[in-house]
Amino acid sequence: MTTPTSPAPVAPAAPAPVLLPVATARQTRARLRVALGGRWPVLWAAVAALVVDSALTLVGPLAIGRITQAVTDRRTPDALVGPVLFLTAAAVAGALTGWAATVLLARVVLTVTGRLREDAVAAALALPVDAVEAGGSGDLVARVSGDAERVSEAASGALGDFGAAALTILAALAGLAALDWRFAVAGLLAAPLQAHTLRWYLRTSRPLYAAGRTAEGRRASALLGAFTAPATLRALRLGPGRRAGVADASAEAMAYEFRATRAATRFYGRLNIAEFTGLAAILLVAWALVRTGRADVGAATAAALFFVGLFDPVNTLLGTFDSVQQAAAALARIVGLTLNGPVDQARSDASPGRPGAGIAVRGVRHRYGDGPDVLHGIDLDIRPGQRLAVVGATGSGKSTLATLIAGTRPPSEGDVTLDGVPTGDLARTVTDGGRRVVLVTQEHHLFPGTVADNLRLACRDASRDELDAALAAVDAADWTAALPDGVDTIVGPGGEVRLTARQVQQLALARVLLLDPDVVVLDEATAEAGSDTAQTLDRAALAVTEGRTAVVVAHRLSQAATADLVAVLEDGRVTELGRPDDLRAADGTYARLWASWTRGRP
Ligand SMILES: Nc1ncnc2c1ncn2[C@@H]1O[C@H](COP(=O)(O)OP(=O)(O)OP(=O)(O)O)[C@@H](O)[C@H]1O
Repeated sequence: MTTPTSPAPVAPAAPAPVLLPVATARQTRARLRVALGGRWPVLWAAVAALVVDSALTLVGPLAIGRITQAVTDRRTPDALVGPVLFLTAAAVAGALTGWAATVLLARVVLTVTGRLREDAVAAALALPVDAVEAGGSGDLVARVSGDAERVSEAASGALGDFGAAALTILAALAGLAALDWRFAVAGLLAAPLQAHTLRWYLRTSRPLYAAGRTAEGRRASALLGAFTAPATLRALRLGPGRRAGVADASAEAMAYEFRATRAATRFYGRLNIAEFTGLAAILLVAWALVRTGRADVGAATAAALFFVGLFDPVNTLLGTFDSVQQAAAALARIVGLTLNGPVDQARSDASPGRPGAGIAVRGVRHRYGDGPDVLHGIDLDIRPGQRLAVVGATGSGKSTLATLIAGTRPPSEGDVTLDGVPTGDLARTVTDGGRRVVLVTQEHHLFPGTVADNLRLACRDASRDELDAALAAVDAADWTAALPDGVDTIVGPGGEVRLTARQVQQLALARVLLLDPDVVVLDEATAEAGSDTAQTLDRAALAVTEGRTAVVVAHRLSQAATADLVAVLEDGRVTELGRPDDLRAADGTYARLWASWTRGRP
């Protein structure tokens, strides 16, 4: 008897993410050329070594052919000395050229994959938050880990094998033709079959691999989504929905893997038929030529050995298409990241640093996804060195405006510029441009390591004095000095000391001082108004904004009182803009907010 059970409520699976862009073949090639940089001479040297190495593979069959002929002719053992010495010299030379090709190729490959990986990580870190939100962080992780790994592996293994195999095939065909053109023609009988098989395979497997990699990205996104906020998922019984989402994404990825494996099996089966056809043709031609005295047994032996020697390289060549294709698909996805990634350094160099750092917000509207506008046409000018406080009720759009000004999220419409350069471009600039505008939110993260390590993330070369000065400026000198090992105390995850939220926030602010940006956007509110913590953090925030252009989302009105300018945001619109004293004196929203804020406060 089956017991009826009440089904758990099934929540809808997470919506399918819009994946990050994938580069076209032309964009990928252009990126590879850039990554090769000054490595062309090394690459050509590696190719030359491979060519010599491949030519030397002809020596074996030729020498064995000569030995077979000498035995057939019943010559004295002295006749074997020449071919044997030849064979030995070729083996030594082949080992040397093979070694040189491997070393040279490794140098190029390591440089290029290293550069691509650095670019991918820099681009990933610089991606606008909405691109990551829309694409799902799983896709991003899959690209900078799995895809990057696939490219490295193929580059350091399959690519060299592929090149060596192609050259060996060319050398063997040339060797066959040199023995007798009819051998080459017989051997080439296998080529139409191989070409047809390869064309069929490429047509079948290329889209399979591309779609398979995309499906893997979706699976990674679904997995990450399933682990996000587990407490909420459990409390609201949303687990089954997420599980179903993961199962669907996994089934899709697995279906592609099965189809790819089936295609590979059929591919190798057809190649065996091609090999049989070619070898049978060579043996028939050899028989006919030897019978009619147009070739001797030695040449026939060498021809058959040349052809048999082709099996491996042909299989390697066609087989490594697998890895090379997969790597190409992975590479296109990595390069795709950089399409949205760091911008041309020249553009940020065009803009001077302080003191001209003024922000212009023009006609800015914003909506999340397909949702309604949450900002409705904002225009603001923040002059160099000015401090603007943004106040407003919960949900009025303050944090959204802060991310748009900082450039971590592009506005749906309108522009935000710093000295004429879109702040989004500055945020994506790989080097110092990215430091011109810094956003401090309430999401602070302590990285594994010491207090000093956490600070030096902002400025790797900061001296101990500079660290101390930054800590003192945010009121953190006393407690850091009191830690068991001072700033050398390990505080990150698993560290010896647990820091309070206020202390973590102080470290984040000290990091901003070390970064020394032109513009600071502060959107942090983890302290209750009026508390000691709030006062400490207000002082620290003031120190960080000192002498810079600053936008402060004033979660506590005490943060607005010290600003040069206050913007009141209501339902995504700036309804008041002016000096705090003037707005307080006027009979508007800010005056009302201020009155209720100060009520009951000393
Ligand atoms: N990632 C997001 N996706 C969809 N809607 C969002 C997102 N972030 C904010 N919103 C919506 O945009 C509107 C403005 O939110 P925002 O966080 O900018 O307001 P806020 O004034 O900073 O609020 P708070 O003071 O509570 O932080 C709100 O309606 C909010 O629900």
